[in-house]
Amino acid sequence: MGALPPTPLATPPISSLPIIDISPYLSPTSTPESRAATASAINHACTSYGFFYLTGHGIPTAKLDQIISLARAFFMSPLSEKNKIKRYDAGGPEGGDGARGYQGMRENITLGRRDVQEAVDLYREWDHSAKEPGKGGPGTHKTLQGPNLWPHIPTELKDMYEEYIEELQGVGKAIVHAMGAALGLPEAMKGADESTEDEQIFVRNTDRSFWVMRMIGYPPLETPLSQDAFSDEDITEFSCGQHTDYGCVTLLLADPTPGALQVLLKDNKTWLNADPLPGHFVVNIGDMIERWTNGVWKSNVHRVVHRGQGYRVSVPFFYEPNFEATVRPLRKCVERMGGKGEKYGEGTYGGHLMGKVFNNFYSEVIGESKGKSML
Ligand SMILES: O=C(O)CCC(=O)C(=O)O
Ligand SMILES: [Fe+2]
Repeated sequence: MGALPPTPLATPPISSLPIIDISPYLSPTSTPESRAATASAINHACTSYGFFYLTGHGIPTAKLDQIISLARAFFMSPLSEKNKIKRYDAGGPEGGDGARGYQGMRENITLGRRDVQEAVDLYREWDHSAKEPGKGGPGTHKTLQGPNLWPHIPTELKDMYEEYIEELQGVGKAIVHAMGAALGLPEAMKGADESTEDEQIFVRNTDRSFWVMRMIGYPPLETPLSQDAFSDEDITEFSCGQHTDYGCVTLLLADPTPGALQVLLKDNKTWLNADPLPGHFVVNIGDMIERWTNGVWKSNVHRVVHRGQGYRVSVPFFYEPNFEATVRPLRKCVERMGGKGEKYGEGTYGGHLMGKVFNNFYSEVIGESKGKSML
């Protein structure tokens, strides 16, 4: 007999990620008992996985399918069309802001590897009155301060997505409200501000959410499957390298392709497939929730390895804190961690995001000379 078999990818029954019904936090007439049940399920899911399926969000499945179809139609259009909304570096004469727009195949870098994907990023628009010219002078933009670059085709994409983003912000607000309750924070206090540690703290700090809407297209990976293909070491190419999300809550919509999104379990070695469930979102928490909860809830590591059939499309929506929100561990969570003190310092979401955006495009790539990696 040879060496021990490699760590298998878990292919558990789909029910292993919990399904959470958010409708009690969307309906003004829900009972306290139904809200308590949702909050308790969220606490359990966030303590054990940091991932769950979401139902009861009120967005019809037909509409979700259309959101995927529109993104797919954009990715299937000619490269010349996609490059009309190309992302350019901030401050340059092309008018880019370093973040918004279309990123071609392999332009994104995670952990020194080029992700085998193409994508479009849209963000909350920067307040007009707070815009400053970029380093190239008037007409150029600072990082993240440019306008969104919307696909021109399909023509109906922009209107559909704008409506969808409005709806998702309502769902995001309901989830972060339920999270405040799930942590056992006291009911909303009178005269509360951004730093008041009650059940609505995440709601107040996301009331101008600096959201991100990302459309992603993944061709199947071409590296052949070896005999030990399920061993991590044998994966040299990723559709999206392992990472955690940056902010509060990610609402992921994906086409039915199985076996692509994988979640790292608490044993730090087993990857669980988080296959899509029709009509549900796959939801996970991000770094800012981990910091607020002092690590009681973890922003879970995940990755995409698409070795299946066909061109996979996913559309994650990131419901994030306000850009200027200050995030520091909640006292209640520091206590829950057993008096070991604060595991995280204080910082703004905007500061965290800026560092991440920079890393996505300007990191060194393994095996490439430095000049080449500066796209
Ligand atoms: O495409 C997916 O399933 C997940 C993508 C993802 O994790 C991300 O964009 O942060
Ligand atoms: Fe992610």
